Amino acid sequence: MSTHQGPAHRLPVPTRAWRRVLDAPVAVAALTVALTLALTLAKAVVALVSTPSPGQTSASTLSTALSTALTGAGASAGAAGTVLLVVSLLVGLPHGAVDLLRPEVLDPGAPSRSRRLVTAAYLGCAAAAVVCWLVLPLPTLLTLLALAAVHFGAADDVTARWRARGTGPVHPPLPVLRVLRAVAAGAVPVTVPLGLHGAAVRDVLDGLSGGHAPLVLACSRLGAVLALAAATGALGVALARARWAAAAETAALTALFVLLTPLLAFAVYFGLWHSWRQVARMVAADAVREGTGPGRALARFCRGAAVPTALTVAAGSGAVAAGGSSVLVVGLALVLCLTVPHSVVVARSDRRLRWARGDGERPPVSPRCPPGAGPRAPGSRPAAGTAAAAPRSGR
Ligand SMILES: CC1=C(/C=C/C(C)=C/C=C/C(C)=C/C=O)C(C)(C)CCC1
Repeated sequence: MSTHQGPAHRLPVPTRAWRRVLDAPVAVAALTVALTLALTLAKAVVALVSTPSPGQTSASTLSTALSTALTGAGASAGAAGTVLLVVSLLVGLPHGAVDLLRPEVLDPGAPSRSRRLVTAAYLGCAAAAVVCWLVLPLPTLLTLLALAAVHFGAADDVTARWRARGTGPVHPPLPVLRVLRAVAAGAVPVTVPLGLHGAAVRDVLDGLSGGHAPLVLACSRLGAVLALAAATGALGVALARARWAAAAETAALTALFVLLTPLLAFAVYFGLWHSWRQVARMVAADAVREGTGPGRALARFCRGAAVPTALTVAAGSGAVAAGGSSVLVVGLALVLCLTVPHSVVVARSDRRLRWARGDGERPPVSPRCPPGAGPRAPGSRPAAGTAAAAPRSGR
């Protein structure tokens, strides 16, 4: 997209604190599922006590109420769900809003002509997607959903590779687990909410596909079968090889999308899983580049993201205030169109990602980097081409 890209960026060896940050989404997803199920159970009990139905046992009434909640629209968290939605948006919006401010996307020293070119290319990509959507809504929607799955899977794969370089037990790489995890991590968030609970958002899908919701639902159901097969495979391999973190991650992600309403599950995932981890990666890379601590890097990131996020929130609130049932349709369509340039810049910067060497890694044989040399201190400049080591483990 540009000839003036920023320098290769480096992620530090993740400390225990960074590993906790990367694992937090798994705990949040598990907690959301547990609390939502508890709420659903409580509602079913209240309904049972207040309106006992003749001829039915308490157990069968309870199981009917629960299975209706879970197999139909999915379990909902009520008012707590609204709070989660707002929090998720506030964490989720900045991760894309800062794309054009990132030094790994555009070198801060690039001439203003290059900056204008990159901005035009970025917005042009999104505009081209909008035009495609207006002309061919169904194929565009299906293509963008597939692109979203690739973007999500690739993002979690980079996170897993970074996390695996941290302190802790050194596992031999497991390519099978890596592939199954990446497929599940990408496909579950897109196909499962639509394939299992798509009827709950049928109107939205009709709006997005130009009236072809049944076809989108059929494709999603097929995708969901493949996604759940990959998730089951990943879980099985992870458990068999005692990769507990990988097992917990796949189980929490799958439970989130299988059990909850599509919008609640997606909001939690988008803000507090996908965006959270991406922001963590950006802040960690900034801390290395600037030679500061993560706290300062985060504060700087928040300052940079404040204006673009505020503008997005203002535009969104304006659209909601203007009313109309199409707000969600237009909002989702815009997010998916912006996914085109967003996933391109993220994929390009991930390709130029350099890892600090982790403990337990075999030292390079190069005379320029003698065996035993530890990871560089945060902020020190990497010698060109010396830091790109292969991932150490498949977790
Ligand atoms: C269509 C649709 C959904 C999927 C949206 C997707 C898949 C959005 C992807 C966003 C991306 C990739 C953002 C990038 O950072 C929901 C919310 C499940 C349910 C309502 C209809």
